[in-house]
Amino acid sequence: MKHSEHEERTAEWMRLALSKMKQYEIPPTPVNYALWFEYVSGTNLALVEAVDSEIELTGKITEQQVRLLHEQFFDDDKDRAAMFEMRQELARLLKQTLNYIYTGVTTTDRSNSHLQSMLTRLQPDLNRQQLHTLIEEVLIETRLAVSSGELLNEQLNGAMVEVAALKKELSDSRRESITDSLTGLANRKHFDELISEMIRDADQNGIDVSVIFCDVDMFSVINEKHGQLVGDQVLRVIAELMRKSLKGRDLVARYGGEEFAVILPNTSMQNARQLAESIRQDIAGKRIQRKDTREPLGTITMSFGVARYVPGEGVDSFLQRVDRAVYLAKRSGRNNVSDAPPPII
Ligand SMILES: Nc1nc2c(ncn2[C@@H]2O[C@H](COP(=O)(O)OP(=O)(O)OP(=O)(O)O)[C@@H](O)[C@H]2O)c(=O)[nH]1
Repeated sequence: MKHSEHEERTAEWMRLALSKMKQYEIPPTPVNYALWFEYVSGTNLALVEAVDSEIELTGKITEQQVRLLHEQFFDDDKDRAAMFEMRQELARLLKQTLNYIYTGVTTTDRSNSHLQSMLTRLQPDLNRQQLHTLIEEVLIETRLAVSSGELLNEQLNGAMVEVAALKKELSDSRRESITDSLTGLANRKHFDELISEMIRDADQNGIDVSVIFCDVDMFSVINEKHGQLVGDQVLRVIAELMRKSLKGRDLVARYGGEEFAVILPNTSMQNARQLAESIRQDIAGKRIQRKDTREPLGTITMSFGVARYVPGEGVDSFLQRVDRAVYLAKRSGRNNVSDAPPPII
């Protein structure tokens, strides 16, 4: 494509993105704009489908939904950018350390070749785990050299502190990328990663894995009556109640807007059902009130679906069954727990 054609097309996408935002009354913030630009450019089919299905359902799309879609589709980019910066920073520190070696701060060839090899391993496709391992190695190497008296320079101690800070930054950014910012629970990405891992285990070793999905009943009414901020507050209270009901290796995640998901390793269907029932009762029995006016919000209830993984069925079938169970719970009057139908294998 010629440069001018490319520019024209980009300009057209910009116009279209703004017109879509106007149509759905979405404020033109950078986050909203980024999402609509990607949508009209049609380069991300999954995003196009997600936006279209929201609109198809209700004829509109809210800023809240746009924000959630942005989190879902753009968080990985943020993650990649953070990883890129950290790689650059580690490369800078490694080069600086090597420089001290060349300028005679140390005489050791061992450190030299070790650090050189680390520098060559600092490739762009390094994943988070590999980067973490590399940082660990740099730390050990520098510590060793310093403690054995090979490196006496204060600046090298400084470099070590910087590498340690980088290590912390890496784990902070990992934590941030798998945490839901509203509730502090695990986010959908974390859930997806862990369930795939658990299912691999279940297929190989036959261990029990059960999952609970639950969805707040008539949540749109709470939002309409009290506003989004109160709705957010309700989601936080629910998240806290769910967090308290679980233990050990269980994982509770915010799966979508007003939907939560729980992974229960080594848990039978019967125990998972009992747990869902006890969370259901906890939430229905809680008297939630507005923080600002103390006005009671009435009873908040949730509908639950429960399933146990059947080895060999695969993750998609499993999660569809749990989703289906939530649908059945809603259909049979809400505020109850439904078992998932068996898989079709
Ligand atoms: N406050 C707030 N609302 C949200 C959030 N995410 C999704 N929602 C809202 O949750 C509501 C979900 O509504 P529906 O899917 O129609 O379902 P419902 O009203 O809960 O009814 P049932 O599921 O049929 O019981 C919509 O109004 C969304 O805008 C969020 O993060 N905060």
